[in-house]
Amino acid sequence: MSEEYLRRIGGLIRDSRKHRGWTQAQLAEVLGTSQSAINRIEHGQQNLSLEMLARIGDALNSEIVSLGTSGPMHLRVVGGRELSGSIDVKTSKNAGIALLCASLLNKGRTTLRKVARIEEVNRILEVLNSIGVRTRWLNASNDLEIVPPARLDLDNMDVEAARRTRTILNFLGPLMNLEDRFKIPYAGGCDLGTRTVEPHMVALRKLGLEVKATGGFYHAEVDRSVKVTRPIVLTERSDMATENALMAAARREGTTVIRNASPNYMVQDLCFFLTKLGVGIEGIGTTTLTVHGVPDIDVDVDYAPSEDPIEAMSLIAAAIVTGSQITIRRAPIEFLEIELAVLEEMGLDYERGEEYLAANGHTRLVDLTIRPSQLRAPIDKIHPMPFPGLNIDNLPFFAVIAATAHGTTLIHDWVYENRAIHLVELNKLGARVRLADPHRIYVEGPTRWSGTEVICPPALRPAVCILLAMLAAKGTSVLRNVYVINRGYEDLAERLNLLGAKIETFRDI
Ligand SMILES: CC(=O)N[C@H]1[C@@H](OP(=O)(O)OP(=O)(O)OC[C@H]2O[C@@H](n3ccc(=O)[nH]c3=O)[C@H](O)[C@@H]2O)O[C@H](CO)[C@@H](O)[C@@H]1O
Ligand SMILES: C=C(OP(=O)(O)O)C(=O)O
Repeated sequence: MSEEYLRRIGGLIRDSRKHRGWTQAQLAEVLGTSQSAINRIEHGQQNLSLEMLARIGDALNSEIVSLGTSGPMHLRVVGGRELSGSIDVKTSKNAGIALLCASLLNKGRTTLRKVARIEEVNRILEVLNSIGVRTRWLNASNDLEIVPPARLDLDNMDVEAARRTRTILNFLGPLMNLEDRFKIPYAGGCDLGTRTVEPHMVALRKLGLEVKATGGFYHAEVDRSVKVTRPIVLTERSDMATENALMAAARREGTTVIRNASPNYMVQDLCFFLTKLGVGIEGIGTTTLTVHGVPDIDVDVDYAPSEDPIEAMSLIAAAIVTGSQITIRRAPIEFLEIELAVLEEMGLDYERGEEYLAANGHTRLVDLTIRPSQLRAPIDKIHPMPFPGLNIDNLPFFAVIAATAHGTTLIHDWVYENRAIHLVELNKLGARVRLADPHRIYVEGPTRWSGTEVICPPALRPAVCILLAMLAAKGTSVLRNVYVINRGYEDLAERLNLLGAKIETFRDI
């Protein structure tokens, strides 16, 4: 290996170790070597065998180098450029994956229109394919066809793909209609702190599901004699737990009432889809859902999920942070109204076009034109609420926006234990974000952004915030390992480039 390669690989190992928060001595201990050897490796002064490289990768849980195009993807951003033009919001990750899970309820052919072609969807497709479901992208518009087999081959499940998502939890609801006994692996996903699965269990237990969590799997057993005599009350207004309860009730004879249900966008899309499958649902968009199940569903169904409010918010933030005028087309306004009201109070100048309907026939869309504005910090703290409220996933964007505003903004993320923490990474680009406690940050603006190199934090939205700050930062920045962004956004870099950004994609070695 040439000295240059050794030096580059050493740098990648050092970045990855620091990202894990380990000292050289800790890594050395795991590898059974000395701290001085690790020091030499990181400085490119030690020849490395492929075996050692693989062991380091395993220890750090990170692919240090790989051949071909499958290595970690990085972005090189030349910032400080004004953006302009129009961009369409794509359909949502969270509805897309809920609908993929719900397609398991249908013996017929499900066609989903314009599904976001993102890594989260890819993982779920891998899982579906591994259990015998045939899936096919139909065209360049990302229409997707799903045809289940007569019987699922659950023993063959691609556990590795399943473990990389949290969505695998949403197999519980559909599968309990199909099998008496099955297992799914523990869920993965972003590192946002502990995310309980109890709200799912609270709901599904009432519908006859018993789950034992051992050895990395949820072992599920279904008692079909369980009668639902009272409304099912969710202990948290969880989006995915509501989806699971809906999918479990969808093929159950009789009526199931779900209270404290989430009325959020992805749940609404799921309800509209289930209605197309023949399931009766009253109360869509409210916190009480009454489901009239149908024991057998065998229809060829065609459904177009709605646009992603979180992607729309990301693009609003892109315009604000770069001081640009951009038109964001197809923004689902019902799920952005509070965000826009807060931004208006902060001084945002924007224009909202006439409403029109999404292809699902229900969701109201608008075109939003964001204009360069002098923002000031809001008087009150910014905090999320379950819908209708400021969306939990939109909250991180207020950190990067607050960093451009004059004054100090308090952002209170009471929801996730570990998400606000990742926003402190913005300081590497010149922001002044102070962590008051794991849930609260103070952001002092305005910021003179400056380009640098950052490894993506293991959380989708904070990672996108860093990318947006890089767009604003003069000079060249590097954002490493952007799988986490690709998990939720389709071709984000290329689409921002169409607005005038300069982002280049590259991979290791
Ligand atoms: C695939 C998908 O759709 N993911 C979304 C879904 O995840 P998901 O439905 O899995 O969200 P959770 O149920 O894990 O809820 C998120 C967090 O909010 C807390 N919580 C939630 C509701 C509540 O009434 N009280 C409460 O404390 C939970 O304890 C948890 O820490 O909803 C989250 C909250 O909108 C979003 O961030 C995720 O993008
Ligand atoms: C937290 C998120 O998603 P997930 O539930 O897939 O982790 C998100 O979309 O920001």
